[in-house]
Amino acid sequence: MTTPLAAVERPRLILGSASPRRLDLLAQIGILPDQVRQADIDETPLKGELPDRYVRRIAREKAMALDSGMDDVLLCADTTVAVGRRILGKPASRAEAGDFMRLMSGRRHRVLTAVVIRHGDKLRDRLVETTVRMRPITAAELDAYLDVGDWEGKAGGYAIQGAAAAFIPWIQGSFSSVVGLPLAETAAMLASCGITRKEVRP
Ligand SMILES: Cc1cn([C@H]2C[C@H](O)[C@@H](COP(=O)(O)OP(=O)(O)OP(=O)(O)O)O2)c(=O)[nH]c1=O
Repeated sequence: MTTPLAAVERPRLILGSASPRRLDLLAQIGILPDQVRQADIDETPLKGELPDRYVRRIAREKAMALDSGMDDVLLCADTTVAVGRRILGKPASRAEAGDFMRLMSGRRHRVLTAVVIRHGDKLRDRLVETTVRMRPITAAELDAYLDVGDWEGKAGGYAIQGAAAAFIPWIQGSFSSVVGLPLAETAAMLASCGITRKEVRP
């Protein structure tokens, strides 16, 4: 005797992010959120706050700032660049982007992405760290790079998926995490909530 399989309702996925990169990255692994929303929070670091604690706090605050139903899965993330204990957020101006790039030129830095998933009253997070090496950048190269405008809205003032790739000979860790969402880790977290690839709602 065969038992008919009941249709299993998967939870609704809400991406709590205004970042087009995060939406593209999810699409790359075949996951399309049912809804995309933006969490508006103050991303100023606390006095003396270390980068790891900062990025986790901000990702959690994004998740707490958004409403979702008990059955919904809410996904938020935060990406930040750390040079030693210093946090490099999104530069406020071209001049600040230049300062950040000069600081990273010829040395290694860390890119930290915290992923948070809220499912009902459960909140889980995961911190992924990637080390990125930038070769020394000349003043002329920096000027030309800043003209491209890639620095806007990017942690540390650069996009590894854009023109800055010419300055990055080596990374250790997760490329997708540097772009904004560590895909292997995110896929595993979503799968544990019943969300897997190619589940598009009609
Ligand atoms: C280092 C680096 C960052 N980034 C981006 C990823 C993130 O979008 C951004 C860091 O800012 P975030 O505050 O993490 O994200 P966001 O403001 O773009 O979107 P939201 O808060 O709504 O989720 O920098 C790149 O695209 N490439 C890179 O190489």
